[in-house]
Amino acid sequence: MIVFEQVSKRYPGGHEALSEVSFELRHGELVVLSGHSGAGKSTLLKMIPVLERPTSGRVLINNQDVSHLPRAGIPYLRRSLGLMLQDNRLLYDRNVFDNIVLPLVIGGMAPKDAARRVHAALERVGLGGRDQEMPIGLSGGEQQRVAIARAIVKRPSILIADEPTAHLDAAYAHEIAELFQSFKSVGVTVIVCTHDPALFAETRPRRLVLRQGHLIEGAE
Ligand SMILES: Nc1ncnc2c1ncn2[C@@H]1O[C@H](COP(=O)(O)OP(=O)(O)OP(=O)(O)O)[C@@H](O)[C@H]1O
Repeated sequence: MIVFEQVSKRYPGGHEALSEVSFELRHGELVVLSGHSGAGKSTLLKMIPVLERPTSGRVLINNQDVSHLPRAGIPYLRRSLGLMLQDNRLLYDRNVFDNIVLPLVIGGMAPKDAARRVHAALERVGLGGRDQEMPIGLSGGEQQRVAIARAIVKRPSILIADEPTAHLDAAYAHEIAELFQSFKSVGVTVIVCTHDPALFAETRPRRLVLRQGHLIEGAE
């Protein structure tokens, strides 16, 4: 379902951020991506929603080569992806409901259906009934749950999260890790990038480890 075939990425003027990375992820797999700072983790994740394209090699999502996807096809691809990337912050001048409903409104869903989906997503992350609160009044862990609800509200088949437990204390980080592990049982393919892979160890996820742009563990 997600295939990287000898993917390399060289940023303009920079060194190679990814070097011939190849792996294959199956439907419903939970994958934990780790590696030192600058190893290429974010670059790898960004290839999936085509926020970056490979310099060489191919990325296939559900048999479609997205590395050469025309710009017009990108919004359609992203509809099937749940994204929690480092710069996707919550909107602090909007309440929890508005933050989560946004991707559905953009997708043109009827308000009544969208509201039902938002409430279901909030229940899923343990924040049922908190939809009218403002993000600033929530704890760091709760805010992260709102971000997860926003990522899953479209019912994506693939969920990608870049450091979802960063800046959380140990108890909150553990709760968030448990939540990600629970998505496995509903058939969502989850790729989590983390500095702390031990947090996700409970369900023995597949591990991918990058070192200086090379995949040193988890290719198969
Ligand atoms: N837009 C860019 N332009 C130029 N170089 C970049 C760009 N983005 C990343 N890089 C470089 O590519 C390499 C890999 O960066 P990347 O952000 O993918 O690593 P990372 O493993 O996610 O790091 P961190 O854990 O610190 O977030 C680094 O040397 C980084 O400086």
